[in-house]
Amino acid sequence: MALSTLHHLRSARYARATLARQTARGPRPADGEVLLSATGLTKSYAGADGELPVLSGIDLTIRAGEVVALLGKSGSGKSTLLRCLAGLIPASSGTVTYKDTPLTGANPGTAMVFQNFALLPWLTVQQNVELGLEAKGVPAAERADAALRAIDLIGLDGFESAYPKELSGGMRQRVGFARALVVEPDVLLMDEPFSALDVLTAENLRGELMELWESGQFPTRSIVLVTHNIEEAVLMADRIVILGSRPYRTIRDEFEVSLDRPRERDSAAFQDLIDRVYRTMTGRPKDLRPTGHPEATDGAGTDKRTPATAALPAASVDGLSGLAEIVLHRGGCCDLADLADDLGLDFDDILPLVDALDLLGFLVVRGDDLLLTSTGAAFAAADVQRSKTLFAEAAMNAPLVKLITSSLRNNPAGTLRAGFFRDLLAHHFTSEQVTRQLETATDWGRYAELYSYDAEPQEYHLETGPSTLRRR
Ligand SMILES: Nc1ncnc2c1ncn2[C@@H]1O[C@H](COP(=O)(O)OP(=O)(O)OP(=O)(O)O)[C@@H](O)[C@H]1O
Repeated sequence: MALSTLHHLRSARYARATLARQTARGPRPADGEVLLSATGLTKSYAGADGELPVLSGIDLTIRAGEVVALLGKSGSGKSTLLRCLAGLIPASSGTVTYKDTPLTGANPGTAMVFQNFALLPWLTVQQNVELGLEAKGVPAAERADAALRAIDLIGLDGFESAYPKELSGGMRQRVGFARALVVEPDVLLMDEPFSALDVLTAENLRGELMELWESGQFPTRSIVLVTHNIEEAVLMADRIVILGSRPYRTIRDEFEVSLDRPRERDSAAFQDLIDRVYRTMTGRPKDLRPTGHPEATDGAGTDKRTPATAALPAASVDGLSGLAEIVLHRGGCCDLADLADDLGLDFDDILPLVDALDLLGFLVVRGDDLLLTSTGAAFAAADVQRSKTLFAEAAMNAPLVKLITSSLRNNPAGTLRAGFFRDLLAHHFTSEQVTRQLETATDWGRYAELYSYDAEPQEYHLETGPSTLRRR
């Protein structure tokens, strides 16, 4: 069993044990004290074409005891608002206060968890966690004590001296949480903290986090979460604040979420709230019939994922087809742990394949169960030609494949250098990750006959899709 799998199980046990101790102390009191407040907040960035207004007239209050989700479409200014609350960037006008004191720099009452972990690779887990305390001038012995407590709380005990590169994505994000929690900030600010993780890890971490929060022992008094995922917001928040996109760069609406925790995704009340939030964001009712791929959208019915937010998992077409066939053989549904055991594989070996099937809309993950969608079942049972057709349609759910295909379609020559995509991805990923993702995108696009690739000039060429698609 891989180290991270062992750890995963161990930390889940730890979290449950911790939780049992903590729940006995009773639920978190909601004292309602105003911790953060933004008044008439406006923010513009200087651009080549002049000022780019991003936020205008934002009035927002964050109180002790609440989890607030800032929800909005890509570019609506969620991260900008979070950074203003953290005092990392100044407002253009208006004020942000922490406990009634206007900010003049970094907010002393907040700590941030970032989407891409933002760990220092040359420091160990413990050294990374101690960073925040070091900046505050806390003496070494005290720092070490506090760091070990935070590491324990977040289920990373035993990994104090590991380096980030030795950890899985989920564990790296645990370090991100420990580093923020160690300073015991009044308000924990989280900027899409789960979106760089695979589906199962994200679900597990969300669950553990909310259990700790509910237990009353979470060392912060409030949480502000930036997300573009309606389901995540309804799952976690007490209050959902919806930011409008252009031209209304202000708060469009707010929703109180009074559902009991842990929240049941399948309950009518949960789905009803998703529907209402969706309508507010888009002005359209959401089709609540199963789409076969709930994670394929931001919960708003439109695919908001980009190559930057939905990295291609390292899964070959052969590998993901094989997994789909195995799940189909088991009746279209199976337990992930049982499957790994039966195949003599680690979770870590299977997860990229699970992620790939999920990204393609061939499979959904519910708790520990894998469920093939109807398209996934058709794909698993299809002959080669039909499977290519289904794959070509599904592959357009993968943002990088879609980007390559649409870029080629928009180029009259139907040809583009790989370097073009490499440069686009390099803003968000390491060169190793970029190479791996382009290899996967090449494999998928070739199989789908969406494009071909010449390794020598490193060029993609537009293809017209499988013959069955062409005949339509
Ligand atoms: N430092 C910056 N300089 C110039 N423009 C910026 C800067 N940071 C963000 N922007 C622009 O401000 C707008 C809002 O960005 P922001 O990241 O706050 O939105 P968001 O809602 O968090 O989006 P996403 O969900 O895609 O992360 C975007 O148009 C973005 O390009």
